[in-house]
Amino acid sequence: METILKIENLTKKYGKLIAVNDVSFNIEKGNVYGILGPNGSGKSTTLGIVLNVVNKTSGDFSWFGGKLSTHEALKKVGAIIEHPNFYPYMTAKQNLELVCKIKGVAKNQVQKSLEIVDLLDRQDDKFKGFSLGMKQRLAIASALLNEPEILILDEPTNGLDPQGIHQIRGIIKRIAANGTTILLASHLLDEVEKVCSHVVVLRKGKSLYVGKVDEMNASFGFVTMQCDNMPLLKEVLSSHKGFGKITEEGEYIVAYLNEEMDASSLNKLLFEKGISLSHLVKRKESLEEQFLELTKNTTSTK
Ligand SMILES: Nc1ncnc2c1ncn2[C@@H]1O[C@H](COP(=O)(O)OP(=O)(O)OP(=O)(O)O)[C@@H](O)[C@H]1O
Repeated sequence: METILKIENLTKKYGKLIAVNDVSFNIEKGNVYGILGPNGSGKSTTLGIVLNVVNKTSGDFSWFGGKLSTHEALKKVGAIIEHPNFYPYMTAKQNLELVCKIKGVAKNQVQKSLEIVDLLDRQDDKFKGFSLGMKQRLAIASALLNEPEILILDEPTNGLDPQGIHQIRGIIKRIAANGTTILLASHLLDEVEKVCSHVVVLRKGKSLYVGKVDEMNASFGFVTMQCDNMPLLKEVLSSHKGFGKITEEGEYIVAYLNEEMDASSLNKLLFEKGISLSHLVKRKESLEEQFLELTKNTTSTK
């Protein structure tokens, strides 16, 4: 598998504030990556560093196996990290032709790019009349003009209505299906779940999870229990290797499983230890619960 971007122990400090704290991950060709985290978790700063618009404090990153200078490598990258600016009185087509001129790209890319973002039929309309969603789609078209190997988007659906969000997500999937690698930053779990194959979860600049979106949900679940001898129950659970974290929630004990175990085997096991349960519910955390658990206690530093 070809590595597009390698990030190693990347750190960015703004005075005392550590915006990005020892973050490492790789971007492999053909995947869709989401950097997921609440406001102020360091998503934009991470993107800014790899795009050479923010200076890193320490750590390293290399594009395309380090064979090219960052300047050369970034010619193979398409990115939208801030609000795109186009000329309001020029049409979509004229705006993109201008970008082609600036980037030194053949004008025939304009039609191709507009088609990908479903704006071909609006190419002769002025930018000033575009909806927010259309403006964002035009920005994506502009980032695609040089046929980049990787497309980087910072909060691509921010501020859009549900229809606009749906369109942008569909377009991202289409671009990915054509083989372009994608890296997007989002604070929306739902977005990452719907669009991405891989995720880097950030909280206060630290990466909490790096891996496949599917595998983030691969926990064994947890069990909520109650009996008339709670201290004994706690003791038995704590000494069993099948359980990890054990917490008390009101009148219940919640035990997180480290291995597969069904409710009836657990009931039998506890009964043999002299525990008769009056309540037993086994559940798996949703991805949302796991994300909230990973990122809880987060207060925005912005
Ligand atoms: N130029 C700067 N000077 C000082 N602090 C900064 C600067 N840029 C970002 N920060 C701080 O660094 C931290 C990370 O910010 P960053 O914008 O990377 O987070 P984010 O996850 O992208 O959040 P958001 O989605 O709200 O933009 C925040 O605490 C922010 O206030």
